Amino acid sequence: MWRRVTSLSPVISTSKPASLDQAASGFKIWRSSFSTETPTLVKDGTTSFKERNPFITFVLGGPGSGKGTQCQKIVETFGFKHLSAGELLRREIDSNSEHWSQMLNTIKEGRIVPSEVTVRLIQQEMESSDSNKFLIDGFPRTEENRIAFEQLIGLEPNVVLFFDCPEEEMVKRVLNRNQGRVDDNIDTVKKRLKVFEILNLPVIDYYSKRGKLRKINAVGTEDEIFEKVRPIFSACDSVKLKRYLKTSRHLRPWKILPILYVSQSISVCQ
Ligand SMILES: Nc1ncnc2c1ncn2[C@@H]1O[C@H](COP(=O)(O)OP(=O)(O)OP(=O)(O)O)[C@@H](O)[C@H]1O
Ligand SMILES: O=c1ccn([C@@H]2O[C@H](COP(=O)(O)O)[C@@H](O)[C@H]2O)c(=O)[nH]1
Ligand SMILES: [Mg+2]
Repeated sequence: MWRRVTSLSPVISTSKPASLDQAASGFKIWRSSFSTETPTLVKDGTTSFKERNPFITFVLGGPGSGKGTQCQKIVETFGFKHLSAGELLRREIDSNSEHWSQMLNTIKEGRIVPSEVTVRLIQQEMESSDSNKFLIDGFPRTEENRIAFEQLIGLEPNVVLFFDCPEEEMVKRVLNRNQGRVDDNIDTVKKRLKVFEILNLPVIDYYSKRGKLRKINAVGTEDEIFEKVRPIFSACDSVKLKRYLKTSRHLRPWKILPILYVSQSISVCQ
């Protein structure tokens, strides 16, 4: 399939241990050297992944804000491919991949796995998928993650969802989740909330300034929240359809008009 022409920096160097940087809050963050070199991807086939012009949605929000739950509903209704970054990392740990114990410790501590690791996992999933519409859940967690994605994949998200939920509610949901996750305990949740505030909010702010953020009040039932999500994707569908209308010679307006009418302004999502 794909051949990488320039290699990335080692995923997690064993000779050069990942360092623990001190964040502004005094919170320790696992960092590894991140290559800023833009790799060139060459496909031994016809079109590159970038040329597929995929529709990319980042799904952000604090721990337990309901990202995974809403992603499932989006998949059922709009047929996206759901990629949960946390799930991909947990899968790596379960398969005893090379750095599984470092990843496990990082997750237990609520810290962030180096960008190369996560971006590479996401990239593999996207490139091997038949779908061209992706929900990337729980990523990017940091500005470094965001830049790594842009540089390595060469694409930016079309839309960024942010599930805005009060801390008290997030803690309650995580502690009631009951899925056996090593980070679903009060100590780790407190750390994750801190990491969210310090490292993830700047990413959210970045996309807000670029007009890509769709902020959703995540309080309410799962269905109530999905009713705020739905118009965003109806609108996205309409944008794609409008693009299609411009380019397609085989117009069947009576087939697409009803969908266009359903589309609503994204500003009603709050
Ligand atoms: N609107 C809601 N009201 C009450 N409980 C909810 C709601 N949405 C999700 N939950 C429950 O809260 C828990 C956390 O939800 P979910 O796993 O979707 O959150 P998440 O944002 O993906 O969290 P994490 O970042 O930790 O993976 C789950 O047990 C889920 O069933
Ligand atoms: O991009 C990412 C995503 C996740 N992590 C680590 O995994 C846990 C769990 O993630 P969820 O999205 O809540 O399932 C998270 O707290 C991080 O420790 C990561 O490092 N990078
Ligand atoms: Mg989740």
